[in-house]
Amino acid sequence: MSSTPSTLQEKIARLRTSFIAQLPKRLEEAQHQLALFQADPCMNRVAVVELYRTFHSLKGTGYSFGFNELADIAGEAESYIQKMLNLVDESVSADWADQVIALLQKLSSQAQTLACTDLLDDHSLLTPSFKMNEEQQAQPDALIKQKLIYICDDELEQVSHLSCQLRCFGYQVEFFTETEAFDEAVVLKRPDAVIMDVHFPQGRTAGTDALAQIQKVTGQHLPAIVLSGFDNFEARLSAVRAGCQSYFTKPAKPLALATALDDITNDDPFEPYRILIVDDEPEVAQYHSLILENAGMRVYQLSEPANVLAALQEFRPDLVLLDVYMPECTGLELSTLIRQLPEYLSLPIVYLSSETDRQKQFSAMQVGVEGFITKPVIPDELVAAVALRAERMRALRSLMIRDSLTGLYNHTTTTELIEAALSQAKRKQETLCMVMLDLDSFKQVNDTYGHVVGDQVLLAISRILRHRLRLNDIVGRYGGEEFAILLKDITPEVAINLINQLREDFSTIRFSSDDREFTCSFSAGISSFPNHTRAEDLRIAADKALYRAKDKGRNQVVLDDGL
Ligand SMILES: Nc1nc2c(ncn2[C@@H]2O[C@H](COP(=O)(O)OP(=O)(O)OP(=O)(O)O)[C@@H](O)[C@H]2O)c(=O)[nH]1
Repeated sequence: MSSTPSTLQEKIARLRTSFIAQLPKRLEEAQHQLALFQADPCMNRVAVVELYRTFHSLKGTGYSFGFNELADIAGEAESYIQKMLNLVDESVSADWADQVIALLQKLSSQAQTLACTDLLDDHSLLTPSFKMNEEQQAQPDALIKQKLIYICDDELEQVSHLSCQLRCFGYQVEFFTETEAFDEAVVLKRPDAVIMDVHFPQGRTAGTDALAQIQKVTGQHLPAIVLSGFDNFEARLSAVRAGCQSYFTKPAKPLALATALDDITNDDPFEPYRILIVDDEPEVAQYHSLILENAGMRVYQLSEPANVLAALQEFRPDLVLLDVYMPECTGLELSTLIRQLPEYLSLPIVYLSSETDRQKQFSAMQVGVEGFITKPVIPDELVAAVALRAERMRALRSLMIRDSLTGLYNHTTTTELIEAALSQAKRKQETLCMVMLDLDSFKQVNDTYGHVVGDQVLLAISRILRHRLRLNDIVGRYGGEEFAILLKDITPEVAINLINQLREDFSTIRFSSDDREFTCSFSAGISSFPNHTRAEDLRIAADKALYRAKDKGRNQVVLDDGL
């Protein structure tokens, strides 16, 4: 057996083959339904409804898989049955059944022809051209990789001070006082970004010139920021020509530089869009799923509408793609049911159906559905339509779950996530620690330097917490200057060392307001599971420990004594 992973083309070919292989059985069932109906039209009316569904589904799937002739015949049969269903029983003519039998025969011969076709060689079906780049695809739950920053500046004291401050923000920093050493380092190991001075002893724009040169030699763009003692046209133009994204004049605030570095190193890992497909036709669901997965999305397929609530809760989709006609319940009913739950009011629901009747599409959308994508889909259009709506959902959800100043989880979300993490720790029998962290004498910072400067301090501590802890730890802004953190799979001893390290680093960051500089500190209390088994008890214990830290003089971390 070949171990080479299948290409998208091969996977789609397999789905199409599987659909064709099932055709004889489905046509046999259709014949049976027709015979039942003919035997007793009054008693077996349900058989004709089934027959309608069979033709409708053959039409939709047929078009989806590019079997247009087969889909045309199924569509013709579907409209025959539709007309029949609209008539009163007496007016059913014998001729009607003959027409349907003839169409069934045509379908059978189509099925035979298709069974002999080499689908791997058949390129009649469009495949998507759109593919997300690797950075946009899933990142594992792990430590955020520390970004490597090179600073090149000939003022040793300034540059070493800046390096220390940026390290506190979670960057790995190396600095160079000469452009030659910088050049060599870039060739040996490419940094994630560069902070470059402009003026060096060998020339007024020697720094930016070196940067431009190294990019030319390596043929690669280096994300870069200029930090210069000069603010003139020549220096700024040289920075633009060297491809620098921002220009700071000295002395620059470390937080401002860290924020600019975040921007140019595209710090936030991209979490793939999560799409739930509800379709009773597994091959069609699988086909759409392949298209979306190929574009970097994560897809969950559901063929039983009855499981939709569990799937919504477990999978937390950014968007639901819903088939309109399903035997158990219609897409219309299902979307109404979903919309009746307050937590899913804003969840985008999009119908995916072969229904082309505008009136029917319109009434299907009356229940607050976002859109209607008609089968057969054009792969790139499906990806674009889904990505656009999922992105909007993400933005909306982010507003709902994150604190607007710091970007950390807000109070409600933090509490919910902690509850969930605790349940998970119990299941996996892992330890975890909860940290309550509070800035020291923060009122004084606000009173002395103003609220805007106070906000900068809040931003700095938030940034440190986000970048120095693991991706799967939970960091939330619990109140004004209070933060709640949940550290997973960690012992209290390791947690206290970790938070103490952050505390020491944070207390060395120099903030400035006008010409005045100041530092700030925090106190923290830590509690742990399994010492405490309920989320509320964990929080109370961490809070008590925090108050003990404040009582003992602030700027320290205290472990809950379990009392
Ligand atoms: N700048 C700014 N300040 C805030 C924000 N939210 C809360 N604060 C301030 O945080 C300060 C909290 O003060 P206190 O509760 O007295 O605590 P503290 O001065 O930090 O003293 P200790 O906690 O005992 O060390 C108040 O001045 C609030 O106005 C915010 O979003 N931005």
